[in-house]
Amino acid sequence: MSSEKSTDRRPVIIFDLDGTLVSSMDDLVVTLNVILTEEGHQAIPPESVQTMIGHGAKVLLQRGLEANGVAWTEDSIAPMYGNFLAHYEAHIADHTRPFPGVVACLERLKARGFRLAVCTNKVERLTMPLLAALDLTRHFDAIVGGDSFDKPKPDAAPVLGAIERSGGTKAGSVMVGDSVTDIDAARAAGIPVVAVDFGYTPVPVNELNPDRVISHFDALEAALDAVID
Ligand SMILES: O=C(O)COP(=O)(O)O
Ligand SMILES: [Mg+2]
Repeated sequence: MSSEKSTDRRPVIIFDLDGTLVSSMDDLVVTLNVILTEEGHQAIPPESVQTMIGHGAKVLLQRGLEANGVAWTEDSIAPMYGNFLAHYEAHIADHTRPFPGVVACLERLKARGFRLAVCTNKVERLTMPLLAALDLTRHFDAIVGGDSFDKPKPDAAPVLGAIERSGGTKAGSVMVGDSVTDIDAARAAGIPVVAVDFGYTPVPVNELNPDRVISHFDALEAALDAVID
C-alpha cells in the first residue's frame, strides 16, 4: 500500500462481480453443462443455473450434481472441480460482458473521489483473468476473491478486507451486489448495501431488504447519495 493511500483514507464502493458488474451467466452455464455431461449427467437449464450462482464455482458444481440427484464428497468432486476451473478459465469471457453503464459509472465514482473495490466469491484464479479480459482491472484499488480471506461472503471479512486493501475507510463505504450473500455480508460489515435487480438470485432482491434497489448503473450515484450519511 502506498503512503499516499494510507494517509488519504476515503470511502470505498465495493462491488460484487457475477450478476452485478458482469453478465457471467452464459459462460458459467456452458462450463457447468460441459462438465456435467462429460460425467454422464444431465445438463441444467439456464434459468435453474441462475439460482445457483453467487457462492463460487465449487458450490455451483455441487448444486449441479445435486440437481442430478448425485451425492458428492470433497474427494469425489476434486477432479471434476479441476476440470471446471480449467474449462471456465479457457472460456471466461466468451460471452461475459460488463452490464450497461458499468464503465462510465466507475469512472464517475472515481472522479468523485471514491475508492473502488471488487469483493466476489469467485476464486482469485478466475476473478483476475476475467477482470483483465474485460479491461476492468484498472478501475479498482483492491480485488478480493472468495479465497482471499479465511471465509467468503456472507462473512464480513472479505468486505472489510476490500476496504482495508483499498486504503479506504469504512465510514461512507457502500456494498453493491445482486444476492443475499452481498446483503448479509454488508450487514455483517456494518455498511449500507445497494442491490441491482438484474443479477442472479433465487429470491427477488427487493424481498431481501437492501437499502436501495437499482435497475441500471445510471441510477447508482443517486442511490449512493441516498444511503451515505
Ligand atoms: O458464484 C460465483 O462464481 C461468484 O459470485 P459473486 O461474484 O456474485 O460473488
Ligand atoms: Mg453476485
